[in-house]
Amino acid sequence: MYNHTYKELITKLQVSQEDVDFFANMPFARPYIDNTSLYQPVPFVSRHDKGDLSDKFFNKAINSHDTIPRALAFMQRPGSLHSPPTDENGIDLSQGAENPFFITFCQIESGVNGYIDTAHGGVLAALFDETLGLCAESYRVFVSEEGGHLLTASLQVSYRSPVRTPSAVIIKTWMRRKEGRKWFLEAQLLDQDGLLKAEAKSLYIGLKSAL
Ligand SMILES: CCCCCCCC/C=C\CCCCCCCC(=O)SCCNC(=O)CCNC(=O)[C@H](O)C(C)(C)COP(=O)(O)OP(=O)(O)OC[C@H]1O[C@@H](n2cnc3c(N)ncnc32)[C@H](O)[C@@H]1OP(=O)(O)O
Repeated sequence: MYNHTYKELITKLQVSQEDVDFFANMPFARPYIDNTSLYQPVPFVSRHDKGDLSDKFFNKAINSHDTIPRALAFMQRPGSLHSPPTDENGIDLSQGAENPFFITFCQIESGVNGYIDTAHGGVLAALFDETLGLCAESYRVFVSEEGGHLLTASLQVSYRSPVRTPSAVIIKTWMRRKEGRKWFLEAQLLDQDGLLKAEAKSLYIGLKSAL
């Protein structure tokens, strides 16, 4: 049983200042942390222990010094883009790789290696799924203001180049379109030098009844 909603969690939980400081030292993350940024740091809710058995993969299994020790999330500030072009469902058509709605930075260590010094593709798929899921949930709560819960129905990942460990990466996610209960999203994972490492497309489906 859940005794919280995503909106309650993202509103009440704190962003770790240690995580902000860690990524603020990295040139590729600094523009998002800058005071003039169009993005605001938001709690990476699945990294927090809510005292129940949810989110254990992200708040325990891959939350350690040799797996993913640091993760920091950002969302576009509400109203950062005035009257963007929208489709018939109100989806902001200006979103994309150059204008992602939700972003995470992750520090990846060798505890998630497949090949030597290389992150396992399954872990990268999990990072995509989580960031895309948070993007969809945040868009649902703060932009389209709909109720309900979203589950991953489909996730397609294209691996373009190995992700070395240890390293820091950025995952950019955005809404592509929405058809009734079906939410289509896209994402890119890039390294600190801005090189594209992997891409993803996902489908989240709004549940007919509560979880
Ligand atoms: C109380 C909550 C508190 C929240 C607290 C928040 C804390 C954290 C917050 C936020 C974190 C966010 C991060 C999460 C990220 C990770 C999420 C996961 O890993 S989820 C686990 C893996 N996924 C599953 O286990 C799903 C298993 N599948 C299902 O349960 C069902 O298949 C489901 C619900 C996805 C759909 O079932 P149907 O019965 O509702 O819907 P149908 O009628 O089958 O499909 C609806 C439409 O979608 C299409 N569709 C369904 N599946 C499709 C597929 N795989 N590919 C393409 N189309 C598909 C169908 O063709 C249909 O389309 P047409 O309406 O006819 O146009």
